[in-house]
Amino acid sequence: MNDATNDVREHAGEHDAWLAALDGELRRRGIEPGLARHVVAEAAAHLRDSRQPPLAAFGRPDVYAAAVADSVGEPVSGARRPPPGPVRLEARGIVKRYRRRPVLAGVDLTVRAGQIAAIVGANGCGKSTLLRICAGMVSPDRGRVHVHGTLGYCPQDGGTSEFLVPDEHFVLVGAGRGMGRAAAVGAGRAHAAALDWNPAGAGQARLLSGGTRQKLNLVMAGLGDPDVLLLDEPYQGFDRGAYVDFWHQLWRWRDAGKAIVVVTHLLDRLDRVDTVLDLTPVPEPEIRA
Ligand SMILES: Nc1ncnc2c1ncn2[C@@H]1O[C@H](COP(=O)(O)OP(=O)(O)OP(=O)(O)O)[C@@H](O)[C@H]1O
Repeated sequence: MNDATNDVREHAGEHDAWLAALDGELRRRGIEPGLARHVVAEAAAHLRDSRQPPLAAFGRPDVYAAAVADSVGEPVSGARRPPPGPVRLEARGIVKRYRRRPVLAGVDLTVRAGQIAAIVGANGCGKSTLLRICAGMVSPDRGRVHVHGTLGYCPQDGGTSEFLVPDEHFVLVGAGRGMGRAAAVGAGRAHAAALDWNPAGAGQARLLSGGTRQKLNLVMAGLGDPDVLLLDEPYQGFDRGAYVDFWHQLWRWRDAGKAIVVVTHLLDRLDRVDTVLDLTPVPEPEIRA
């Protein structure tokens, strides 16, 4: 037997041991068996294709399993939810006008770790504008925003690069958040699996359906475990199943201690969020002589 054959066998043994350890760690953390199988299969495929040692590609199996559980673990039921943590996002007295037309007139919003805030209101009342201000993409005319921690933003549309495939998006965004290639792709695919989407082998973003592009945007927002997630109607184009998966993902993020702001005009889930900010302008009271 030559050295190359020995080498392959040795690596195969190392891969198998690491994958078995990952499988055990995922199950120990209560990851649903189908999802655990998916995560292990993805990792195995990556190790096979890249020929990297597992520790170099993904790190220790318990640490990688913890990262997966953090992003896709089961939601914690109401009674077991810990109290909200420190303030992660604070917007005070936000005023914004476009060509003298007032859009936001002194808006306040505070979101703590482990909370979901929903921004609702009529079309054009300034929901996306407020989120862009919170993301630092638009300046307010007056007021201040403080973000304590790292930030992920999912825009209402756009946000993807037409000629890149999903894995390349994960690598690009992951690099900006200090993640290596394998970890970014692994985490991206694990997030995607929680939305019932398998991005492995998917084509360029321009070829994806609208709903799938939004899944890509949502996965990118959550990469690298940001402390604050700003999500602007991210479920547009989702079918019913994906919409349900989306809310489960939101609750998992919340239960993992993220502070989440979600713009929504769908009111059926507002009982499942912690605060609701309604930006619909209040009509001036009629003054009768
Ligand atoms: N860059 C801009 N320049 C001028 N006007 C703008 C700009 N961005 C937004 N507006 C206007 O500000 C108002 C609020 O827009 P915004 O997109 O924040 O509302 P929204 O509540 O998110 O709306 P929708 O529910 O339709 O998504 C709208 O009248 C919009 O036309």
